This record gives sequence, structure tokens and C-alpha cells, in this order.
Amino acid sequence: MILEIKELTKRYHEKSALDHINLTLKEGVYGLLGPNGAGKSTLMNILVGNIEKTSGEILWNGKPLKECRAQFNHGLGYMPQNQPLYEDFTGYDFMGYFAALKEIPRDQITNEIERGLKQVFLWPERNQRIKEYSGGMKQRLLLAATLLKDPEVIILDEPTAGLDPMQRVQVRKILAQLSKAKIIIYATHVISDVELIANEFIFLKQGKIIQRGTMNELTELFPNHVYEITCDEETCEKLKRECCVTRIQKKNEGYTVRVITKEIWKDYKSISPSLEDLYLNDFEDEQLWI
Ligand SMILES: Nc1ncnc2c1ncn2[C@@H]1O[C@H](COP(=O)(O)OP(=O)(O)OP(=O)(O)O)[C@@H](O)[C@H]1O
Repeated sequence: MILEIKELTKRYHEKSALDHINLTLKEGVYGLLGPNGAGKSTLMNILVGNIEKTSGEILWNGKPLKECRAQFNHGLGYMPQNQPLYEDFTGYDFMGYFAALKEIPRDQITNEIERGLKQVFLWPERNQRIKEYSGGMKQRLLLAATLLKDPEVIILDEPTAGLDPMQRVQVRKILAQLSKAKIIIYATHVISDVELIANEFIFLKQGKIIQRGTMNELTELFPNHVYEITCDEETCEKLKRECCVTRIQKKNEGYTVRVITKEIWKDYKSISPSLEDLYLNDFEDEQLWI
């Protein structure tokens, strides 16, 4: 399975939402990270066929996607942002509706719905109306509908939007249990959602890929720029003014401050960067400083 994206560009009038994107995706989980307006949804909408690209090429197993769109979409599960739900349906009926849309054969529908609802731990609530579901239950139902028919390509646009930390963990666990023989593209600006489950990370900024790689590959590119310094309040304030501070902990002996620096500080011992450090460094101009 191979999805190749070559020089993909999408322009809205003069503005490039995607600017010559090149990506080769094989089986694995890809964390697509970037702030608001980076181009994540545009990329996913082009892949699923909702919008037209301006230029570039997408190949699915070596064939231009436009020549095998029906076949590609047949094995695709897409969970867009802000997907509407039929609030008067029960969870079970909603799955039935999606199963029909996905043309699951009649004799398999019952089993598929049961498998799907159990997978997201909603089987006991299957006969409740969706309007009685919590936000987390609704997201899990949408995920179950997306996973119907066991798609080989799964595209998720902010699947944990609006969820509390426990519910985020639940969604992460469901995704981590899926078969490895899939291409999963998971777009988010919440690092912790993908940090543990993605094999590779793609950082998108203003329509361009600015970083791409495994955690090791990305962190190796960024040695000696992250420090954890124990200091007094005055130094802590100075660091906040002058550096990118990503965490402050108040302790008995003072403050422990996690800092990303542009220069190498020879007097201090650097620590390994986390994915969040890399993200904050790359998108520093778009973040609020602590
Ligand atoms: N229909 C449209 N017309 C004009 N500009 C658009 C349209 N859709 C998206 N854009 C612009 O394209 C850029 C990329 O938007 P996109 O929605 O892909 O970003 P995103 O990374 O998904 O953001 P978010 O995290 O907020 O969903 C933005 O500057 C956006 O304003």
C-alpha cells in the first residue's frame, strides 16, 4: 500500500493553502501536526475527494488517484471535523445508516455494527438516542462509523476535539489497537494525542511541510537546544522574557524552567527534546509564550 503525494498545491485566489507538498505514505500512523490554518484540512479534503487540487499529483499504489478514486474511496474511512450527527437516531441506527452508505452487504450489517460499537465501548448504550450521548460518546460513535468496513486508509481530522483528557486517552487506545496494515493520517494540534501512537510526524506550516520523520529522526536534528534549569524567581522571569519557556514548576528550592534556546548554552547540560519542544520551536511565532 503506497500513497504518493507529489508537488501538491492548492490555491484560494492568490493564497496557497498547500504549497508543493511531497509525501510518501506507507502502512503506519502519521501524526499531521500544525496550528490553525496550516493546511491540514485542505490536504485531507483533497485526499478524500471533497475538493480539487490546483496542481500536483496523487498516486495510489502507483496509479493516479483520479483513475482509481472509486476503489480508493471504497477502502477509505474519513472522520471530518464538525461532522453532523442525527440526534434523534439511536447509536445503533446511526451505525446502520453509515453501514448502508458504505454499501456493507445486508447479511454482514448486524455483525459489523456490533463489532464497531463494541470496539468503541458503546455497545451497552446502543439503543440510547444520540442527543442523550455525552460529547465523548458522540466522538466515539463517529469513530466507530468511520471504522466500519475495516478501511485500509483512515483519515482523522481532530478526532478528539472537545474531549476531556480521559476521553482523549480512550480514543487513543482505540486507534492504537487497530491493525498495523493501514495508512492512518491523524491531524491535530494536540501533541499528546499522537505522540504515543504515531510512527511518523509531519509538521505543516502555512501550507508547507517544514519537518517530517520519526521521533528519533526529529529529535536528532535538534540536539543541545533544550535545558531544564533550576533558578530563582528573577531568573525565571528573565528566561520567560528572553527565551521560549515551555514549562515552569515551582519547587522548594526555586523554579525548574524548561527552555528552548536558539544558542547552545555551554554551561548547562542539555536534555532530550520532546515532540512538544520541537513543535513549540517550529511554531514559536504562532504560539503564546507562557
Ligand atoms: N474555502 C476556502 N476559501 C478560501 N480560503 C480557504 C478556504 N478553505 C481554507 N482556506 C484557507 O486555507 C488555509 C488552510 O486552511 P485549513 O482549513 O486547511 O487549515 P487547518 O490546518 O486545517 O486549520 P484548523 O486546524 O483550524 O482546522 C487557511 O489560511 C484558510 O483560511
